[in-house]
Amino acid sequence: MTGHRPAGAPSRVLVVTAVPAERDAVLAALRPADRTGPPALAELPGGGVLHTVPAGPGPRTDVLAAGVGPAAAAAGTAGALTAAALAPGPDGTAEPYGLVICAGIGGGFPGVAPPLRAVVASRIVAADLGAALPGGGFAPVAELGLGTGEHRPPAALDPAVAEAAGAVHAPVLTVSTATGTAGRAAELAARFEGAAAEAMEGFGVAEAAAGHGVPVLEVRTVSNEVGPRDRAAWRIPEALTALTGAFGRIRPVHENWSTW
Ligand SMILES: O=C(O)c1cccc(C(=O)CC[C@H]2O[C@@H](n3cnc4c(=O)[nH]cnc43)[C@H](O)[C@@H]2O)c1
Repeated sequence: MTGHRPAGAPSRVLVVTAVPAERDAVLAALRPADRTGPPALAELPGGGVLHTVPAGPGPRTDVLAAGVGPAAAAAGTAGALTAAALAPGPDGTAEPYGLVICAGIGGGFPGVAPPLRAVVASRIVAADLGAALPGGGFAPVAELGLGTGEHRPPAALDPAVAEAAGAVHAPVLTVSTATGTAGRAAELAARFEGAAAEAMEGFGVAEAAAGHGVPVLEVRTVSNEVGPRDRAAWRIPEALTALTGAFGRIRPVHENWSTW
């Protein structure tokens, strides 16, 4: 249902998280206050379960907990995008996604994104995709001529989403190994100047979205500092609550964003 939304606004949105707790934090923001029923569930052909909020005035939004790390994120996202492009909906025609959002908690770089702050990615960067060089340097995959190491959200969308969320708007790094030392944190901060956060799925989600020609966003709330590993200090419940709040604030922006 499009309601009063502008022509060209996405009629279907896919949100991809790593774990079910993050998925449920997003769903909490999407469910109208007067709807207490559970989301509809749909199994994807390659595994994974889409949670769809009951129809409201906005676009149909499906939320998928695809697993931890860029590979699981890419596989889950690609599966959902392919299923939507091929499978007929209730009216017999396929209803492809118009926007993909990677969402979850993440590590914040000290001095840029403190715990519980929201971060909206200006660039989604594969921080460890490339080659280590003798002497300690790093050649990103693009410099090696082997593809791209970053994706950019649509220029007209991510600044507005960041403003709505009161978020830091800066690059978000995707890593396969969460940072656990001060040395690695300093290395990443120096290599990717201005980076606000690191997490483990954004680039995988973005690669799959790019393969389908669908725009992508990444939205994180900070559960911990990027630095020496101290799992006991992670503020996961508060970061999940902050994720629900941030999602509620960005929803009117991304749902009404028009590509026309
Ligand atoms: O244990 C729980 O209850 C729980 C609930 C929600 C999420 C988790 C996670 O462990 C999420 C893992 C997810 O979080 C991202 N993340 C968070 N902090 C960092 C970090 O410092 N470096 C890299 N990634 C981080 C990441 O995307 C993980 O997939 C547990």
